[in-house]
Amino acid sequence: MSGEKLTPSSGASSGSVDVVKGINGLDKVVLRDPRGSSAEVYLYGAHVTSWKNDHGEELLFVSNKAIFKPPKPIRGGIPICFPQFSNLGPLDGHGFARIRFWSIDNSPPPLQTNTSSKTFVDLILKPSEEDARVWPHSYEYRLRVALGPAGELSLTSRVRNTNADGKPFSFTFAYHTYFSVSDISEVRVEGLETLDYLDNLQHRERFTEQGDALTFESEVDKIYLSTPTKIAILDHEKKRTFVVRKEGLPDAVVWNPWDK
Ligand SMILES: O=P(O)(O)OC[C@H]1O[C@H](O)[C@H](O)[C@@H](O)[C@@H]1O
Repeated sequence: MSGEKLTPSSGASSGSVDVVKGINGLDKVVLRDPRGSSAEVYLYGAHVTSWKNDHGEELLFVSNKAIFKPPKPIRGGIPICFPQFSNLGPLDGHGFARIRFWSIDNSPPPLQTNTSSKTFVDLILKPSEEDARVWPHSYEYRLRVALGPAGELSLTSRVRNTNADGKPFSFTFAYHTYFSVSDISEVRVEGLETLDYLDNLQHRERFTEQGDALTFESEVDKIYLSTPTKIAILDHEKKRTFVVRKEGLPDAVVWNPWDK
């Protein structure tokens, strides 16, 4: 495998960050923690396509029909929806960030984080002329993808308004994470009970969730409003729990298309 090393990986406790060629020759960054966990991020879309725990088990779902061919979005992993989530605006669904080539930012502004991870990469997206025609704002979007010592994956987004006249802009945004689970009938989501949601399958009508943890019996596509900072996805068959922690992102979408 040929590649570029971004940080020296000397010493047993430090991780490694390498840039290598992925599917169809697209560049990807591979983060590895010495305890065995890893993550992969394609520069195309700043798209995390793999996250493995220290047993080498894949934790993200990527469709076997996923096409790694620009300008198609990659189906699975963690697509970045920016500057528009879904069809909540005039742009194509989920905006353009997931179908743009991002760059590695070797000297990002300092970032205060609550993890001690040294295994990370900073990616940056700036507007292209083509994007400026449909979304006329000047910005710098920085994404840090970090792998923590316990194998935890964290994504931190920073969007800076670089409009010359300081004119504000607004956007909608989501990390559209596809978690890998076993049999969906064995899965429960905790933390969203009793909350209000907009049902995408019913013209975004507003309903209130009942008191029990969520289970799945058919297609689900709901936007939960004002959700807690911690949501858990329990997979009984795999005996595995994903704990999703978030800051600054009030809503949470639960989507299961049922048919792959
Ligand atoms: O097919 P995509 O453009 O990747 O979108 C996939 C899905 O994204 C979100 O979760 C929306 O709520 C769904 O309605 C949509 O189908």
